[in-house]
Amino acid sequence: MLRVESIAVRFGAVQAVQDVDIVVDPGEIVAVIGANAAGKSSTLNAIAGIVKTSGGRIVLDGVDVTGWSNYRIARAGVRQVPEGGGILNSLTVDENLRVGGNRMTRDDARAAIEASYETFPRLAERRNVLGGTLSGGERQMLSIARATISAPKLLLLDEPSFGLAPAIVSQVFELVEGLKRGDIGVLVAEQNAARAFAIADRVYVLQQGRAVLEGPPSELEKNSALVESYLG
Ligand SMILES: Nc1ncnc2c1ncn2[C@@H]1O[C@H](COP(=O)(O)OP(=O)(O)OP(=O)(O)O)[C@@H](O)[C@H]1O
Repeated sequence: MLRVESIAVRFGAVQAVQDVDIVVDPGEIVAVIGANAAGKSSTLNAIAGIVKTSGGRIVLDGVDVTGWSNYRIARAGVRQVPEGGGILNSLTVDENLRVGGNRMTRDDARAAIEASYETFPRLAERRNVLGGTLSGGERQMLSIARATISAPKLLLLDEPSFGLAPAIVSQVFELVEGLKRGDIGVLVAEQNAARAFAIADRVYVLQQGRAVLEGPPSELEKNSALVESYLG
C-alpha cells in the first residue's frame, strides 16, 4: 500500500530525514521510533504531503504521489492524526467527527459517525460536550475516531501516547490495535520502544534522520540494548 523509497526532508541547513525507506501493507501496524528530533514527525508529514521531500519517492497503491499537496494525498485515502490530536476545542465531539466526514454526503457521514460511536462508546456519551473539555485520553480517542470516519487506507499517528498517563496509553493503544480488524494500514510514530513493540508488526528505528534498524518486534527485542542506545 505505502512504499516510501529513500526519502529526504530538509529544513534549511537541517537534514531532518535522510534516505529513509518504509513499507506499510494493508492491515499492518508499522511503528517509527526514535528520540526527540530523530525525524519521526518529518517522515509522517512528508507522507501526508505537509512538508516537501528533497529526495526519494512516496508511492501509494502503486501511484507515485511524491510532491502531491496534502489535500490531494488526503483524497487518495491518507489521514494524519497530528501530535496532540488536533481536536477543535470550540466544537462538540459530534461536530469534530463531522469534520472527519466533511467530504462525504450528510447521510454517509452520519452513518459513519454512528458506527464510530459503537466502536468508541465513551465518545457517544460525550457527543454534545465541547472538545476543549475532554480529557487527554478522550481527545486522542476522538482524533483517531475522526480520522477513521471516511474509511482511510492509511492512518498516520504522530505520538498518540504523548502526554497521557500510562493507564490511558494502554487504552489508546488498544484502539490502535483494534484498527487492524480492517485492511487499513497504520504508521505510528512513537518515542517509547516498548509501546511500539507491543502493537507493531514491524518497527523502524530512526536516529538523526536515518533508519538505523528495522524489523519485527521479536527481532528488535533481541537487540534491546542497541535499540535503547539509539533512543538516547
Ligand atoms: N518546520 C521546521 N523547520 C525547521 N526545522 C524543523 C522543522 N520541523 C522539524 N525540524 C527539525 O528537523 C529535525 C527532525 O524533527 P522531527 O520533528 O521530525 O523529529 P521527531 O523525531 O518527530 O521529534 P519529536 O519527538 O521531538 O517530535 C529536528 O532537528 C527539528 O528541529
